[in-house]
Amino acid sequence: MKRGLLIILSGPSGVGKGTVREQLFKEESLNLAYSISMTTRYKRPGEKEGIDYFFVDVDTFKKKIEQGELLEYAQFVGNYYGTPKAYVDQLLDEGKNVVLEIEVQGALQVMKKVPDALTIFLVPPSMEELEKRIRGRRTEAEDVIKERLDKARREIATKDQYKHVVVNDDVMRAKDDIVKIIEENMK
Ligand SMILES: Nc1ncnc2c1ncn2[C@@H]1O[C@H](COP(=O)(O)OP(=O)(O)OP(=O)(O)O)[C@@H](O)[C@H]1O
Ligand SMILES: Nc1nc2c(ncn2[C@@H]2O[C@H](COP(=O)(O)O)[C@@H](O)[C@H]2O)c(=O)[nH]1
Repeated sequence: MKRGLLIILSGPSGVGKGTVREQLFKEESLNLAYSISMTTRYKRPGEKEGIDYFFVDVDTFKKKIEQGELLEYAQFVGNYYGTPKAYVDQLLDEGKNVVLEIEVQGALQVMKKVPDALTIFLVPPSMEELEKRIRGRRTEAEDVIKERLDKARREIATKDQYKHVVVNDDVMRAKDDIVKIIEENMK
């Protein structure tokens, strides 16, 4: 069986990665699977263990790093986030096109390990709109919002290291752009 594509969907916090991904996963012909990350972040209302993330404490996360169980990991605004490797390998072996929705430091690690990964960076139409989206989500405290916006400026500066940059001005248009990119790489 042909091994699946490894797809990195990256971009600053609040740009709309999760929202666009939800639409992307309705496209059955893309044969997508989502890599569920591990994090030490608190669980937001409505988030589910093993669906949105595997929520663990810092000691457990550090053990996973030591045991080499993570394909990549990063510290992001006070919490650890990482991609469990075995599950991604299993899905790729099954021929699935696997989506990693991750921040920039982790994306750069995967680019080094898997140079043929399909890398997509989502940008907001403006910093003002990004701020509006992060605030509108009402999931973070003011100090965390400020840190995430600060980080966003530095993350957007790395966008040219990705193979594709997509503007998320409109969710369905951004989704359509990504569908075309994936279809082109599935040929
Ligand atoms: N094109 C868009 N136009 C207007 N609002 C949008 C658009 N895309 C996403 N949003 C809104 O922006 C907010 C942030 O979106 P989302 O949670 O998907 O971002 P994210 O990049 O996954 O964030 P994080 O990386 O922090 O998880 C949500 O309230 C979402 O509804
Ligand atoms: N390097 C990694 N980054 C990840 C992973 N899973 C999610 N993320 C990114 O972290 C930030 C913050 O996420 P939030 O859910 O707290 O808003 C965001 O950019 C995510 O895409 C991962 O496994 N590795």
